[in-house]
Amino acid sequence: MSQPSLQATLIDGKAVAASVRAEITARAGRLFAETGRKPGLAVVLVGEDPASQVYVRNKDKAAAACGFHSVKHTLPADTAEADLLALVAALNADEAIHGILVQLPLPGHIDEGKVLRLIRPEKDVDGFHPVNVGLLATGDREQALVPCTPAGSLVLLKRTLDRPLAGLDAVVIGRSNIVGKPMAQLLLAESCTVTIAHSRTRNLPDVVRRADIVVAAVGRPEMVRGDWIKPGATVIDVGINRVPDPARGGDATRLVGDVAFAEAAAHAGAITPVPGGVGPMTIAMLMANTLTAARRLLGLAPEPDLF
Ligand SMILES: Nc1nc(=O)c2c([nH]1)NC[C@@H]1CN(c3ccc(C(=O)N[C@@H](CCC(=O)O)C(=O)O)cc3)C=[N+]21
Ligand SMILES: [Mg+2]
Repeated sequence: MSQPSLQATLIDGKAVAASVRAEITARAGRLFAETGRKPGLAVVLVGEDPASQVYVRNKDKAAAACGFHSVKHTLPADTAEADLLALVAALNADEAIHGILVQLPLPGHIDEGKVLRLIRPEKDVDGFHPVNVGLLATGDREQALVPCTPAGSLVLLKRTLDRPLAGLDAVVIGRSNIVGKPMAQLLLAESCTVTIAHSRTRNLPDVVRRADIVVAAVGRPEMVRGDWIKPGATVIDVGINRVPDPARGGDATRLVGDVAFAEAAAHAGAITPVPGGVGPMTIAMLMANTLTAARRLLGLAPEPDLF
């Protein structure tokens, strides 16, 4: 068999994210004109992990650029669980705050589930509260807040494929509560035939070879190889892995996804890059969820779906 010569279409997550943020900025402007209220987002970071600090700063910047009220709470790594719970309770009660995001992972001495379950579901812009997980699973997406990374991945898929997703074979690699499971639910709601693969899956390459849509969310650098990709498939790479870059020498690093990009691009019809793919969409969808939460909490009618 000859090598496919066509290179995949690059899915420009940065550009799509910018257009989503522009739409959210316009909607926030109309909300302010009509009610004098701004969507309010609170981001809570416990500890000093440098990567987490970068994401939290980016979220704060994006919120300000969208015309939101944005507050950032940075707590020391040894914060007592009770103090974090008290902060969440205060944010739950704060009328200026419509979205609460507690950056994960939390330090080991704090029970993550306990914190996530305390966030009011109506303010849970990560979509991690069991109420929102349940609403997504029962197909009540218009009442749920949907996790940002899967929601952003679906926007990219819908804008890339110019046909309905119904009936397509989708393989999600990874079964996390944050990405894999909600991604599978969203694809199922689009009537894809969904397979969730994971570390115990037998013959993963052959499972992936069946897929019209591949979503890689395992956190293992360049694990998905080019010859696993069915010719013409759409590949969404959720992985963000920092690896040494010996070519640049010293302590240099670079970001790679869970997909071996150059190899996969020789087979795929379309593929997201890392960086510049799913990452920027995660932040854009956080803004979308915060606006959605604000409108619901203020008793206003929903805006049309972004996707
Ligand atoms: N409660 C919670 N919610 C989250 O949504 C959450 C979290 N905790 N903990 C950490 C992860 C990670 N995350 C990213 C968001 C944006 C980029 C992003 O914008 N990445 C850029 C560049 C990143 C870079 O250069 O380092 C890109 O892919 O192009 C990446 C990662 C949200 N997370
Ligand atoms: Mg995962």
